[in-house]
Amino acid sequence: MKFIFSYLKKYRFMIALGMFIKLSGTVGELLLPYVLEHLVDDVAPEQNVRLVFAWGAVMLLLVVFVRQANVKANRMAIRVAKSSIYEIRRDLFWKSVNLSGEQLDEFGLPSLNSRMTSDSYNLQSFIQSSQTMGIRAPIMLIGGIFITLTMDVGLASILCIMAPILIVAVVCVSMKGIPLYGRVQKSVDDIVRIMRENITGIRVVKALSKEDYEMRRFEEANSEMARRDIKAGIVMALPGPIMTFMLNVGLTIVVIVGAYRVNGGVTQPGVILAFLTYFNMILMGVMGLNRIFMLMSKANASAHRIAAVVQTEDELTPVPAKEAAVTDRDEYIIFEHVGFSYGKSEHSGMEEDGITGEESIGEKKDSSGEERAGKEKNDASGGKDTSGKGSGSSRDRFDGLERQKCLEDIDFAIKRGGTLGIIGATGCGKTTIINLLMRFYDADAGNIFIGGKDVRAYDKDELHQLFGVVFQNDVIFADSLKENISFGRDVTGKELEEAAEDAMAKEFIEDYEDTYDHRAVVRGANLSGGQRQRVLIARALAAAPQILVLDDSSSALDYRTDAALRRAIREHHADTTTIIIAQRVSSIMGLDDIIMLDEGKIIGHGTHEELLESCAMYQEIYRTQMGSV
Ligand SMILES: Nc1ncnc2c1ncn2[C@@H]1O[C@H](COP(=O)(O)OP(=O)(O)OP(=O)(O)O)[C@@H](O)[C@H]1O
Repeated sequence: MKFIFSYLKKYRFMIALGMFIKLSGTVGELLLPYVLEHLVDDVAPEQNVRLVFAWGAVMLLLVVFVRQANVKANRMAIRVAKSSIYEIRRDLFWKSVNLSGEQLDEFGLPSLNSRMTSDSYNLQSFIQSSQTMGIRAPIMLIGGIFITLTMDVGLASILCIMAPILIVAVVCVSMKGIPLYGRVQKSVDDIVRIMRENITGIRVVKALSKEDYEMRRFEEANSEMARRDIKAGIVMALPGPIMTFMLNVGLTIVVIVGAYRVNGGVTQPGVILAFLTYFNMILMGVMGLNRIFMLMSKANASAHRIAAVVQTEDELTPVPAKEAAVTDRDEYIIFEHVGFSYGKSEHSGMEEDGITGEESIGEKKDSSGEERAGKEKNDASGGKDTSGKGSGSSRDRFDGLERQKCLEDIDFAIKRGGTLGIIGATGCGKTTIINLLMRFYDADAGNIFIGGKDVRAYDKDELHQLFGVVFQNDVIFADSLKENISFGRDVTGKELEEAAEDAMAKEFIEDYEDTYDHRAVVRGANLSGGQRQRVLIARALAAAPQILVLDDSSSALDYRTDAALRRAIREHHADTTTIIIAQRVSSIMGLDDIIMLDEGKIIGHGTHEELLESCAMYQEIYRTQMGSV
């Protein structure tokens, strides 16, 4: 709750004013039955029509005042709720895009998704209702009891006995419901994750006829969510019928006892009339409190989840100059005995989610093993091999067991304007080298330098501006090709066309009637794989980067286009330091330097010719792909 209040602080005057207006409206509402009672018992018997009209007018004014006050207060509450939730969402989004790879792995993308949507909605509902119902309900309850006590202590004692019973019942039930909503939110994460995987991977699901399998997977998550939701719903639905029952019992008692008292001349009929209305009001007050409790329990769970992200400390802030490593070497990019393994973060999202034990570990396994958000940062469709060795080993690490080293003693350097090829089997750590170079993660051992400066000493934006990158299955946005290539940067029309030309994209783009204004649909589904890759390469080249990284990004290009692309990069981007990760030897054999990776280690390093001499695995790949040595 502290987290929510920190966002509400700046609206405190508006909240105070809104609450005051609400309070006035509620007091006016409470006075209505009182005036009615006075009208029936005191004014009407005098048979003075003018007086009756005058009190009628008072009632009418009161009604109008109550209505206006409620509308005004509700509007103010909505404004506060919308503005504060806007800020919470903005901070959440900003923090999410600035999380380190390690932190992204911890939270998982589906969970960030639902924190952004359903969790912030829960907060909004609570902020809004607490300023309206949160005032109205207790005032109705306490004011109702107070006024009835002043009218007829005997009858009011019926309310006084029933109200505490009601409150205790409601509070007990609500307390039971609070933890249940944390679990419901966790289930929402799972549903979002499976939906997301299926929507992004719909083609592979169809191609492999895995609809039934995916349906079963979804059904499992869906029924788990339904089970938790029903459980929470059943618990939280109890107060309603209990209260209706109490209302009816209470009303009956008031009418019976009241009838005796009127007969005995102890009380007047107007009092009974007013009592029936107050009884309803008191009940509404209790119901309102119950609803506030429910919203509060949901908001509490959601606030924890959002705060866990927003208050996460920035991991990848620049290190002070005196802590940064130094080098006197003059190569542009230097990896010095670098070692790294994933999943070492001490921060745990589990506690914040309020989930412990077996279940949380299982869920954590899922989100780390299957989702691997750090990877998705680059690879939004999750197109990597997540089966087998990869996901299995990452699970071990996330369970806190011994972690498998992902990169070990990586040592190489590239001159400014030089070119490096990286080749190796799936999952051997090629992309991880880039993740470290761009400081999505910090290396566990060794140092990485760009331009003689420790990458950890760079400001994040300053560092990333050096790069033009295409990751595997990078995202094409639902926007024009022009926007997809320029990507919010200051790129002139000429630069745009040159980038498209070098990326071999110009030809097919200019075939469209609307050329660069042609719109790509979500994830570029109206482009072929090769066209998508060319647009992405054009995006990487458009800002004339100092370092160009192509991570398996020409795999969908035919050999001729791939060769033409490399020629264009060589001729038009001679000053750009280029790293090409590829599975095809032909994509890297012309580069200055090549490293052959195997299980996170460099097992061969040199030019194509040198590797053919010295590295058996490279020879074998070459032979398999090209047919001879
Ligand atoms: N975010 C992550 N969390 C945990 N483990 C990860 C993560 N990203 C990658 N890994 C694991 O680290 C290892 C190296 O992954 P990496 O993506 O660097 O391989 P790669 O050589 O680029 O593979 P590919 O050629 O398939 O793209 C794999 O075992 C992979 O499962």
